[in-house]
Amino acid sequence: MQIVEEIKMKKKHIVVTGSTGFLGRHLVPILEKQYGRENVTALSSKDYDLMDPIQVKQMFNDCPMDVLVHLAAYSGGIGANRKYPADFYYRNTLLTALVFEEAGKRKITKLIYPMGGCSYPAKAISPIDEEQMWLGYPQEESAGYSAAKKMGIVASRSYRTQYGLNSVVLIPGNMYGEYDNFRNDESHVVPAMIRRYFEAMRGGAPEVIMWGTGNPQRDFVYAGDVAATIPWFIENYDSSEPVNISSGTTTPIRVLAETIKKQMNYPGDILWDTSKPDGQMIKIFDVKRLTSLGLNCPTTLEEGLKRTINWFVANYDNASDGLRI
Ligand SMILES: NC(=O)C1=CN([C@@H]2O[C@H](COP(=O)(O)OP(=O)(O)OC[C@H]3O[C@@H](n4cnc5c(N)ncnc54)[C@H](OP(=O)(O)O)[C@@H]3O)[C@@H](O)[C@H]2O)C=CC1
Ligand SMILES: C[C@H]1O[C@H](OP(=O)(O)OP(=O)(O)OC[C@H]2O[C@@H](n3cnc4c(=O)[nH]c(N)nc43)[C@H](O)[C@@H]2O)[C@@H](O)[C@@H](O)C1=O
Repeated sequence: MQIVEEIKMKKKHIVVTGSTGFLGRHLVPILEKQYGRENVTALSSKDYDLMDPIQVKQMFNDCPMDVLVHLAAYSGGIGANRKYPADFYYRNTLLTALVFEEAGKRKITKLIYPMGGCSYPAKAISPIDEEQMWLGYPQEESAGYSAAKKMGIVASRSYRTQYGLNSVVLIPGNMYGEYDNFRNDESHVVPAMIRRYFEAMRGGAPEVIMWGTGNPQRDFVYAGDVAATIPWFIENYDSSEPVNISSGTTTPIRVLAETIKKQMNYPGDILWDTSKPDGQMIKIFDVKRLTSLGLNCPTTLEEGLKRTINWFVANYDNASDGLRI
């Protein structure tokens, strides 16, 4: 039985778009280990610009595939989302629509598509289960991104009905980990805080300024845990019903700031700039569907932060290992 399983897994050819990004860098080694390097094709925007329908067709022509893991997206923190909502809407709409359209026509075996937890309604009640998805408009600051990504659910259902495309929509929580984007104008909160403490210590700054009130609560999930669930979905899940992929834990932003400060041994003070947006006040995910499938995201925030900080510090001076800074 085990041999049959292994052969079944090795037979698949998997293409990963967005493989040079944050989640992609966690996922590709897992897939290569599980399916064999020769069976995984890892792509970036340098290979194909997937906002261009001709290049999308070209990718499918050039890359024979059973499974497409479509990670390519335009992603960023609350600051970037607030500043460039039209770009987030436009790019992610194209990156979603064009790939589903072509995948549907090519009849691949499976398409895996991650969406954002911010696609839930702003008024969703935490812990947010998958049934709350359509109960309202997403949080205003990131609605361009969130609504565009949310169309992945509509696409998944539509292309399943009309073309028989077997696609799966996964909803990671607030991901953090090695390979994240640490650029000041693009980053999410974890990389932003790590970088701020590090540079404050280097420059001898007596205080750091964080965004908002510190009162929002988030459900942080280690990106390596999210990536580790994907082979299971490739093998076992054949539904357009989305699944939350998160830790299900609650961390106030103020606690996050204190935790990272302690781990980095920053001796100064934390100030809060309340002119910056808080975003959704409470965004915690219900993970009952995930656990009912036998899956979980077990890395503790302490452990995940330790790995992330170590990677950042090791690569800061030379912007090595692809550190985006
Ligand atoms: N980060 C998070 O907290 C969350 C992310 N997600 C989703 O997870 C997925 C992965 O996100 P993440 O890894 O953070 O994203 P990143 O921003 O780290 O990486 C984006 C990837 O997409 C590629 N890409 C961007 N534009 C194009 C394009 N026009 N054509 C082809 N490739 C393109 C980039 O290629 P290149 O390197 O060449 O630029 C890069 O490989 C996305 O679908 C995102 O929406 C969901 C929930 C939370
Ligand atoms: C994953 C998700 O990410 C975004 O939504 P978000 O959950 O608000 O994530 P965030 O990491 O940007 O912020 C989390 C909290 O942290 C606070 N905060 C403090 N100081 C900094 C700071 O320096 N940078 C940032 N970015 N936030 C900070 C910030 O004020 C907020 O209260 C969306 O773009 C959405 O589109 C999406 O995809």
